[in-house]
Amino acid sequence: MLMNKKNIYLIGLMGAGKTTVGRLLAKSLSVPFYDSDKAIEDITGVDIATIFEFEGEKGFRIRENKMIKELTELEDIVLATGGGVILNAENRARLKENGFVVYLQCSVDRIVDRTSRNSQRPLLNVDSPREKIQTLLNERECLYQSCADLVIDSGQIQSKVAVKEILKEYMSRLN
Ligand SMILES: Nc1ncnc2c1ncn2[C@@H]1O[C@H](COP(=O)(O)OP(=O)(O)OP(=O)(O)O)[C@@H](O)[C@H]1O
Ligand SMILES: O=C(O)C1=C[C@@H](O)[C@@H](O)[C@H](O)C1
Ligand SMILES: [Mg+2]
Repeated sequence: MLMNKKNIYLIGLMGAGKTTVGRLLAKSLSVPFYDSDKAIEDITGVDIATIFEFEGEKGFRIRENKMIKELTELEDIVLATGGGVILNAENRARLKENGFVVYLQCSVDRIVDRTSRNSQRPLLNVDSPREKIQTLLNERECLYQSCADLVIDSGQIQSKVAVKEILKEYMSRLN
């Protein structure tokens, strides 16, 4: 089915490669790259972990919802979203309506591996990050799938290969 949506939005769990792949994609397309987590950090002047500490996950989700509203009003961009963006129905609707949504799917093992090198992710500062990641995936897989125009297995391939696959599918569906 052909589409006239020009934006590309990346969704998926922490460590799936949204920021890495998103940057490369934007560079290939010569369009601006945005990362909703980074945009929230820039506007608040503190990191995501600090927002969780002072406002809880609930406060962060309100900020994330506002930011997604702003970012989905932009045209011709690549956007990497926060891992939990799909929890909010309004976010899901906005993403689906305004962009080509790519779900970067990744196994629990690979995510454990990729997220183990830094502790900047408040939801994973728990005794068993593996269990938490498995729970998040169980809760979210269906929502990621329901939002996605394309699913890419980003766990098994290099970022640049993921970029190539996304571009091929995106180009073939453009009006
Ligand atoms: N395809 C890939 N192959 C190997 N390593 C990768 C790949 N994609 C990302 N990585 C590495 O995995 C780590 C997490 O990637 P990245 O920060 O892009 O994920 P993210 O989806 O943006 O996560 P978050 O939701 O926490 O922001 C980084 O160290 C990155 O270099
Ligand atoms: O998966 C999540 O719920 C999150 C992922 C990160 O990108 C951040 O948005 C935040 O740490 C929450
Ligand atoms: Mg990221």
